[in-house]
Amino acid sequence: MEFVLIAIGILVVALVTGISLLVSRGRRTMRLDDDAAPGTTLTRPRPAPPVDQPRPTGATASGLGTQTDQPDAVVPDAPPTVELPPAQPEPGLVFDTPLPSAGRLVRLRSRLARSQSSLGRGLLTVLAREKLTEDDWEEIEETLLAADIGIAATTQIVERLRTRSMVLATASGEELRELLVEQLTAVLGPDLDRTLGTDRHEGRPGVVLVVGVNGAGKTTTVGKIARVLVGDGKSVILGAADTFRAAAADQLETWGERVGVLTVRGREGGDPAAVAFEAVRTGVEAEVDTVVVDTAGRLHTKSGLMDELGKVKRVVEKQSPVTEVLLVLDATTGQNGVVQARVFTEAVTVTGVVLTKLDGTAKGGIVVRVQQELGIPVKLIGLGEGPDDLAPFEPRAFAEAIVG
Ligand SMILES: Nc1nc2c(ncn2[C@@H]2O[C@H](COP(=O)(O)OP(=O)(O)OP(=O)(O)O)[C@@H](O)[C@H]2O)c(=O)[nH]1
Repeated sequence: MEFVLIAIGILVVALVTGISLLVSRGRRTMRLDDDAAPGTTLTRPRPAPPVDQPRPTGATASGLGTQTDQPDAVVPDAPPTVELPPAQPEPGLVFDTPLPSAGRLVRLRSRLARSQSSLGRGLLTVLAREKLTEDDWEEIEETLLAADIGIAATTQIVERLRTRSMVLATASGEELRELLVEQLTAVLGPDLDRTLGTDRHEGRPGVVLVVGVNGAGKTTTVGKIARVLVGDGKSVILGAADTFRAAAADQLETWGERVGVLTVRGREGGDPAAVAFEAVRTGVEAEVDTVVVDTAGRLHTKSGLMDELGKVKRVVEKQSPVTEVLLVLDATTGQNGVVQARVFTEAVTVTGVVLTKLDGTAKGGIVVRVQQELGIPVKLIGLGEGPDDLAPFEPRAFAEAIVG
């Protein structure tokens, strides 16, 4: 009996020690930017594994290893076990510390006010007239249509404003402004869920796939998203799965380096799915919060593009579920952008839209059109070329910025 008790005691001690060892290993590799503060030196995720260590793909952790020229390998079902050494601080490296994403749209509202001034001012000027004639209502309609808001939403706004025409006649400037903001907010889908799926899920990193045609601002957006996430205190790894153009991976790497985020890249022309797989595998090992994967948008055929995106998603999901698929659309392309978008929505289940270059178009109504025609919420908007010119989309703040 005594012997049995001693044996149980030893077993309990061994279990507790084992668990605490596991947890402490997790802590060393879990958060990559724990000590993020202005001007601090951050800890890199982890050094690259030795060059002779077998890798499942031709991808490398850029900045930490060398690029290999191996042919694309078959992606394995289960990741090889890699013993992660503790992360080491790299003295002398200073990273940017972006501000948190909350309130960004308010900070960037002047960009919108500038580009959308004709819409807001045009509408307010007409609404302020003493008695609105049919010509005035037509002018309002034309102003809304010119901003690319679409016929359905234009009709809704005009009808609702008409029912208030008695109120309009006596309203003060401030009341008119509020009325317009309300109507614009109503067509911007204020109840749509715009939460970004970036959080860890069942002990694995959140995975964000970013898709869209080249030139839409996809790579730039991936870089900006990394900053948004770092600003919100998350640890991130980037995957440069747009292997068509080496410059795209270089560009992404530069974005990552500025905020101390690792970029996993492959050789030019390599298998994008292999790079995506490697990025997510690295993220799983390093226990980061989010892996953001840039994908290629330029393929010779539509079916080729669909096959490739589908493969990237399938392969990634062997490691961790894809929690968000963001479609990047250039707001200046108007209806063309919506047509392009359909190709992508046929290839993968898009969960959110990023509308870029809204600072460069007077057609802010495209947000409404995209949401209504695609049935997908706009989650982020690009308002400039600066590193922090990307904001979570908030209908009310957007409407307020447009009305000015
Ligand atoms: N004004 C403005 N320019 C933007 C915005 N977003 C991206 N751009 C610019 O758009 C251009 C194209 O951006 P990229 O990120 O290279 O486009 P891409 O779709 O990734 O193209 P590839 O790198 O070839 O995959 C760059 O000059 C960006 O600076 C935005 O919100 N506003």
